[in-house]
Amino acid sequence: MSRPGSIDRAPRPTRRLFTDLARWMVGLGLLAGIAFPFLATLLGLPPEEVYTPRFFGATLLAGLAVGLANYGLARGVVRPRLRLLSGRMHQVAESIGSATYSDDWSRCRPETCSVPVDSQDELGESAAAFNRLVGALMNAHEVEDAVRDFSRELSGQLELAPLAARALTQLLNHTGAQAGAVLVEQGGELNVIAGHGLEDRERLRHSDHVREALRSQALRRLELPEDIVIEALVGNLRPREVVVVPIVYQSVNLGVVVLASTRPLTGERLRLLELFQRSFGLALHNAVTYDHLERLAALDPLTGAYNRRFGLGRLHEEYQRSARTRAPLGVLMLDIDHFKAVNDTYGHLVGDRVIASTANAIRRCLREGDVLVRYGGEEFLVLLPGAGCVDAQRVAERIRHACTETPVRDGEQTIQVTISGGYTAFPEQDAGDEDALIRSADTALYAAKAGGRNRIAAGECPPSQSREPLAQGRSGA
Ligand SMILES: Nc1nc2c(ncn2[C@@H]2O[C@H](COP(=O)(O)OP(=O)(O)OP(=O)(O)O)[C@@H](O)[C@H]2O)c(=O)[nH]1
Repeated sequence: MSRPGSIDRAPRPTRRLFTDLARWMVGLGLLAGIAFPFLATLLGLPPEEVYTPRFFGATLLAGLAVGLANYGLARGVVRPRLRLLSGRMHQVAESIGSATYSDDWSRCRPETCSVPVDSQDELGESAAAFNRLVGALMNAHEVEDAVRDFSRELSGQLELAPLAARALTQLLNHTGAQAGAVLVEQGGELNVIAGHGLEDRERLRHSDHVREALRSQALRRLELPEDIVIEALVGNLRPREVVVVPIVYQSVNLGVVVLASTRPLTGERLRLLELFQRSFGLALHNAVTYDHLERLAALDPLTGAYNRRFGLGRLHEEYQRSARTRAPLGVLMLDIDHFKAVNDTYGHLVGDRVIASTANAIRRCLREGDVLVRYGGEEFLVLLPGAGCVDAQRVAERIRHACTETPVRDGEQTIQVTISGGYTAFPEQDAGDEDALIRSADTALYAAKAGGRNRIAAGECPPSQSREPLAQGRSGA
């Protein structure tokens, strides 16, 4: 185990190389000068000629000269190479520096921003190590860039569906996976918000692997054998690996990303995925919060229907779409009959329950894409995209029946209310704007009230299209 300060005692590669070299070479030269006279006597030279101060002096001088010459040669050969190496390293460092500040890495790729390696000796190995260091630096830069781009791409997006679609595209690009999906938890349910290349993405909602990844909050890798074909999950693709990545923000599960790839993901790509996981967690958290707030702002708390402000916004959008495409748009105005009497008899709380129960009864008669709006106290606006006058009348009648068949209980008592309604539809009613549609349905509603209530009346629908101008209902409440 290393202790504090132990680094000082570790060998230091750059310390006094040439001083040490000079000491060793001169020292060895002198040692050879001292040893030479003894060697000479062993070789047969007469000792009286060898063991003299003159002879010793001469061999010492010769040893010193050889030592200095060796040092000079070593310095002359090694130094220029080292200078060359450090010069190239400086150039590479400058290129990386200017690429960092100009954010233009096009001229500094690993193959160009490197030192040529022509040998496998220690200098070659040093150059190769330097190149590896540069490669690691470039890689770190690429990862940082990818994470920054990913975060930037997501940061401006607060809408859940576009955010999930963008994140999925980026994740597929960066991991090399060919298919995938983003599932998000909404109201205790996992919903598929974005998908690519998957045949039956809804099945993922019930996958054990998805549940397990959420439970453990850990990435799961499923390596699949060559011969397996997940027909229902992935169309023509034969994935070799499926990765399930939980998306978590501050320990709270937000959803999962599922990626399917024909090649197993490399360690680097998985690490990148883990970095993306964090950015996506934050972006998804913001989008889920935004979605939640938007819903709260758009919904009427008593009935769960859209509030008037949001509903009129939707009417504007739907009208614009219909005006553009000439696709029909049905509009209903519905109002509970004699509601004041309900309030007066049973109190406001029971009145509220009647309003909520009526909204539920209406909702059950609608199809996906229809819009239910609480327009006023006990008045509802319903938008029926794709419905002409005949369909609008049919839906209104269905609602009227449903409301009479949905009594509200208050202790022993059963409260049964009826509704009246007016309908119209664009473009059969040649309305110049959406307000004209509302006015027409509203006028029809008042006609229905005036006609005895518990009935549905037509607005400005052409007579040939609507079966009866004033559909007769059952007796009032
Ligand atoms: N309990 C409850 N009552 C409400 C709410 N909003 C409006 N009201 C009441 O609903 C009643 C509506 O009464 P009116 O507009 O006279 O209509 P009505 O009694 O239904 O008569 P017709 O529409 O002509 O059949 C009023 O008494 C309002 O106070 C609400 O959110 N909760």
